[in-house]
Amino acid sequence: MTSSESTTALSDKLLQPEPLTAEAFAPYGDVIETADRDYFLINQDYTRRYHRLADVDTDKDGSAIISIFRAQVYPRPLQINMMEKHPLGSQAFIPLNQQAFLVVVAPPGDTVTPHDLKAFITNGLQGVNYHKGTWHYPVIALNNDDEFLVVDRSGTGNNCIEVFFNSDQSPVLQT
Ligand SMILES: NC(=O)N[C@@H](O)C(=O)O
Ligand code: NI
Repeated sequence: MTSSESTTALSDKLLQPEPLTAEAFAPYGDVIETADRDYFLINQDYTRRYHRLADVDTDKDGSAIISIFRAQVYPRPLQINMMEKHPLGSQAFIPLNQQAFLVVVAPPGDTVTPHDLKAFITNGLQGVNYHKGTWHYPVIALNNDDEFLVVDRSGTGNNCIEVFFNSDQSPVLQT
């Protein structure tokens, strides 16, 4: 394969993140943020409550748990060679260090192909809540030792299904 063919092949499979917005992310889940969101005052008006920004779905036989993920930056270039979904519950990632991170998703469904993928970059103040069954790549930090508060499901049943792509079909995430 000549360099131009390899470049062409590679350019066919570049995944370019777009800025995360609630509207664009709606098919996949919720954006957890305060910007332009409704709130009401509590605690003698000393506190704003940005109420129910997202729901936690634990399906049946499940309960919501809170964890902290400390993530390292994946080597570059990052090929999105797999996707996972949690068919029994939602999964939320809320940044603890106000740093941007990357999100790769595809709509819920029985399976996923590289053509279904969509990439987003957060603004550092946004979290995401993947709805039950939304395909996603595991958390993609842009800074080593970045930390995320994670709200997801603990319970019976297999709550993590993975699909792997052929290497020549796996897009390269642009960062
Ligand atoms: N495995 C795990 O708990 N994390 C993944 O689900 C992820 O989306 O990062
Ligand atoms: Ni996950």
